[in-house]
Amino acid sequence: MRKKIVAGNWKMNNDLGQTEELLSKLLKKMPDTEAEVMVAPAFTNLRVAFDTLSQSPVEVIAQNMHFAENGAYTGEVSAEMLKSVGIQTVILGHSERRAYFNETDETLAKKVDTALQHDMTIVFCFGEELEDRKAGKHFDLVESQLKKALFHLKASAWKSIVLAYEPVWAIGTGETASPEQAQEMHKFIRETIASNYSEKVADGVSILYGGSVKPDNAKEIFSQPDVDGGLIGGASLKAKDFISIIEAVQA
Ligand SMILES: O=C(CO)COP(=O)(O)O
Repeated sequence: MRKKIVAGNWKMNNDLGQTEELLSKLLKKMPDTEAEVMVAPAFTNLRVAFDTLSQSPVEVIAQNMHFAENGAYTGEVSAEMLKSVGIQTVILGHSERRAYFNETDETLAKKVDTALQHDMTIVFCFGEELEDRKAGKHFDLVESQLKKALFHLKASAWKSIVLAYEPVWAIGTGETASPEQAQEMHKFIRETIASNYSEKVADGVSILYGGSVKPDNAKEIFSQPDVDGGLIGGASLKAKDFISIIEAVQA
C-alpha cells in the first residue's frame, strides 16, 4: 500500500511568533490519521518547528534547497544544512520557484540528485499552465517535466520520491482541477512511470494533488483512486482548515 500524505506548504508566510502559534494549534488538535502529515515552514523557522513537533508524528520539511554542497551561493541553503537541523524531506520544483527563480528541469535534476545523495526524501512538484491545458499539451508537458528531472534515476531511488501534481492555474486561484481532471492526470502520471520503470515502481509512488485544496473539496479529490493526498498552500495556514483536510483522507 502506498502512503497517503497531506503536506502543508506555508510558502513565505509566518514569522517566528506566528509559526509558534500555528504549530501549537496543530499539536493540540492533530487527529488520529493513517496519513503522513508534513509541514513546510520558511527556513528561519525550521528549527523551532522541528523541536516543537519532535514528539509528534508531524514531519517538518523544507521548501527548497540548492544543488551544491556549499560555497559562494549567497542566500542559498544546502542539503547538509537542512539535515543538520533535523530535516529529512525537501520540496523541489514548486511552480513558484520555476516561475520567479528561474528553476528549470535541468537545475531540478541536479537538486534531485543532491537530495538523494544525502538520503533525503523529495516532494517533487510539477504541473502545466493554463495555456498548456487550453492547447491540449498538458499531458506532454507533464511527461516532459518528469522525464527531464526524474527519469534518469534508478528504479530503487523512487522509494524516496513523492510526486505533487500542481496545475499552475489552480494554485492560489480558488480554482481547483475537478476530481475527474485530477484523477485523469494522476492515472497518466502513474502509467508514464510504469512504462519507463515498472508497474511495481508506479504503484508504490504517492502522487499528491495541489492547487486550491480546501476543507470543502478535499474529500472528493482525495477519494480518487490515483490521488494519494495533497500539497496544501493557503488552507494549511489555518490550523482548523488544515486539520479538516487531514481528516478528509480515507484509510
Ligand atoms: O502551491 C500550492 C502548494 O504547494 C497550492 O497552493 P494553494 O493551496 O494556496 O492553491
